[in-house]
Amino acid sequence: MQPFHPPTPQNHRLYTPATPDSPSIEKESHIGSETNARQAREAADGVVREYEEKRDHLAKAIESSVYLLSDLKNFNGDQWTVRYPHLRPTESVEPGSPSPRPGMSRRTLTFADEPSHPTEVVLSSTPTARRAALKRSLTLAPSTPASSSSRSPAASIVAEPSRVEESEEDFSILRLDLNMGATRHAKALISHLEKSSISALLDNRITASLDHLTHLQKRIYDAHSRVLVTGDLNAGKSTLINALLRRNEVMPTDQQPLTTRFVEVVSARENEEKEEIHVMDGTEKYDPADKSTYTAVDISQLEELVADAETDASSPPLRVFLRDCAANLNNPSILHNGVVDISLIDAPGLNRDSIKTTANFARQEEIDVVVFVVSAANHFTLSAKEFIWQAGHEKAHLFIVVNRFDQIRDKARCRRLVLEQIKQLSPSTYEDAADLVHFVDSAKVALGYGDDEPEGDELDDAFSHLEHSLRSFVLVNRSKSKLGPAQNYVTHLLADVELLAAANSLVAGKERDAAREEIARVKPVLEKMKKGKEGLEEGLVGEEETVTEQAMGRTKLGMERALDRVGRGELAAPAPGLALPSYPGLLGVWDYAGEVKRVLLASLDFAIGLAEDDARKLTADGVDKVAKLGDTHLPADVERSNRRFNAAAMFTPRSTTSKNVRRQSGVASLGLGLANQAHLVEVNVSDIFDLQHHIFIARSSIPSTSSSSTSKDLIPLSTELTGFGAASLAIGAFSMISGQTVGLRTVIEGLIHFSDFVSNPSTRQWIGPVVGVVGVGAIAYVIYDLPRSIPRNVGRHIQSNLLISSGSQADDASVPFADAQSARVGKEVRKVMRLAAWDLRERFRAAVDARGEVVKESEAMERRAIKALKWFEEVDKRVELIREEVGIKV
Ligand SMILES: Nc1nc2c(ncn2[C@@H]2O[C@H](COP(=O)(O)OP(=O)(O)OP(=O)(O)O)[C@@H](O)[C@H]2O)c(=O)[nH]1
Repeated sequence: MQPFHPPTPQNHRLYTPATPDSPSIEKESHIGSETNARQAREAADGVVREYEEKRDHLAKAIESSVYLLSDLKNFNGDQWTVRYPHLRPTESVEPGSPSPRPGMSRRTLTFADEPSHPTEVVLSSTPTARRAALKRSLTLAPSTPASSSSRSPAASIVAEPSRVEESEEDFSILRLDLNMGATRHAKALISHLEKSSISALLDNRITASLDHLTHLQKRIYDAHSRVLVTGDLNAGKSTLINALLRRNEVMPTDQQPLTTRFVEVVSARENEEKEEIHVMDGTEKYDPADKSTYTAVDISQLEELVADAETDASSPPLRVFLRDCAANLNNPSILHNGVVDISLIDAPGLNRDSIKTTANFARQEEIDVVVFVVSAANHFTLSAKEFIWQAGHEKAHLFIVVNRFDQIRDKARCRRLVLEQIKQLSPSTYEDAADLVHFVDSAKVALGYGDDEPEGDELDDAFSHLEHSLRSFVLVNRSKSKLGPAQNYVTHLLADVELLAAANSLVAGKERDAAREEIARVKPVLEKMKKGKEGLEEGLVGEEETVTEQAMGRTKLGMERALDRVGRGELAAPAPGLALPSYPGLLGVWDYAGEVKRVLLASLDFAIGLAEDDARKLTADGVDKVAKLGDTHLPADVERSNRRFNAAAMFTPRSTTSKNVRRQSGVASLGLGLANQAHLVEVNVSDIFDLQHHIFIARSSIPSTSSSSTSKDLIPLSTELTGFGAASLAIGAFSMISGQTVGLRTVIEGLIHFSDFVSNPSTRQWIGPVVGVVGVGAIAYVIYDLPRSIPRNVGRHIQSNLLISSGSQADDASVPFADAQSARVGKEVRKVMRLAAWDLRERFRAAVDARGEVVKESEAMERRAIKALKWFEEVDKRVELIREEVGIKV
């Protein structure tokens, strides 16, 4: 579609500068030139076409702008938080920094939510449109290291606020001002807001702009145009309106001043083709659809109402609905012509009283054209001059009708004099005098088109020229008053959207690059961690198993050796300060046995403590290895465990916390406290003389029929001192001696022979004393050997007890002591190893999760930024298309 260009002097005669001395003025200024009328009609048709074309293009541009803004509104918040940029001149350009090309300038870009993070950019604005800031784009400025580091940007804003001025790079339509009055203060306030709050504010501005666009759309299609006809008293204003309406004496006319109030003539089409007058009393807002807001009066009463002496210029205007008449192709109705519906407003003649009211009336936005009627005979009165001078400031061009020209004899002189006055009063009107100043005989046209007269031939060419010029003038003025502001609004809106898109594109580009950098940094680490996860798991499990098994094995071996030594009546391990007591003599044998037992058990406790210390060392090594696994598998930036392995805390009863109990190690931390367990410490007779053991030894020396004796069979249970036990003391002692001296087998055999021998009567005489001597000897020997046999007995009993039980009353007695200790130590070691592994696993998992999250977020950010970049690129294209539509050349 071809862009619309405003009418130019080349394609239209309207507003062709012409001076009174020019031939054209000479030619056009007399009445009755048919060529003039035709040319004016053609020009008027051209203006209509161009107006319609421009209006339609503008309507499309507004529609596209509505879509663009709606999309921006949806995009803001839904998919991207639109940032609000602020550009200000770069305060100091470093020497050596590249000087931008013409139309490009270095700027400092900040965002309202981040005023202290400036970015140096190059703003390029199209040179021809720079003043209107029609087209703007931003690119990152080539970096000048010195400039970015040597200056504190925040300080520049705070310390020199006066330098932050409104300039061409500011927003005009989408500006956030918070209704705070001074814009600079508003900016300072905005900078304290969150990104999302600013985005919400922007959203509100967009909504307001959308409303305004809808309003503009309606406005440019509003076909109503109001023409105010004013002038001196009795100048022929009402007569001119009648002539324009082709109605004779519709508007009351008189030789003397008549019109006292404003009368607006509107097409009856707007009142269901009914000719009537709406009279308002000024108390309510007039609404033609609401009969309560006016009084409908018959058209015949118009003169009475117009001439009512009770009313004046300040009375509410009368609204007169008139049917179109006598319209033909050459002269369409002035009120309704398909493009614009004109209402003509007849004003009271100007005088001292009415001049101010009329000037105010003319100032109204809806008044597209002011037609000033002047009597050719009187020229411009003082009131007229004052009004034209004032109106000339409001409306650059005036439409001037010099009436009653028919009554002037020296028309050329009159014309020259009038034009000279216009030149003084309104130079711009004078410049377009050929189209804006008309010398006519309205009375003739008005009367000539009375009801009983034919139309056509009598139409005065000058008046026809006036009509066409007036219609064109109305359209051109509408173009200025209605299309112009709309175009201006869209132009600035597009510039704002473009700046917003450009700044946000920079943000999106930065975010995309930052996201990519983050992904490139974190993703390989994450992949490596994922790959290493299995290795770490294997390492942790293996380490746990190895250390636990090692600790268990070593504990078991250590305990078995300790038990062996105890079984032989020796200390389980050489413990400092621990030794078997010295033998106190026969009388203290019982206490001796008890003391031996305690010492042996204490030495066992010590051995357990040694095993635990050993396990602690193994565990500490294991924990170190786990930490090394962590170093291998965890990225360097992951914080290492600050959990310190406290070896002393191992094997500490759960109920005793570190606060309550001083942690112990080594000798002091005697594992189970065997020496304190009553059932182990208790002394038995068998600890002093172990008859059963001797019987066992004796029995084991006899070939047994049962080869499947179990350890339980072999190991005697501790027995109480019984009568039989006491009786067998001597035999036991004997067998012990013989068992140790000559061997049990020999003793038994000896006993057998001995019984044979006793059955011999000759031997019965000396056997008694012999046996007695031997018995006494044996007993003496037993007593003599007690210091050595008691530790052996006690140790053996402890050993045999612990070979089948854990040593603790609370534990399952069927678990051998060494196994129980090994299991206990293993359990503790495993617990510590598991804790260390769990800690590392958790760290590893958290590190994987955190990196996974970073990658996920960065990828999402990258996608979002790419999408935003594309979206803003698309915005640029759309802005360009709308610009073409609206006919903005950049
Ligand atoms: N010959 C001639 N008489 C005219 C012309 N225009 C107006 N008149 C006459 O001038 C007299 C006044 O005309 P009006 O139209 O009433 O003037 P007006 O400006 O409306 O008067 P007020 O509004 O009352 O100030 C009438 O008798 C008209 O017939 C004209 O162009 N030629």
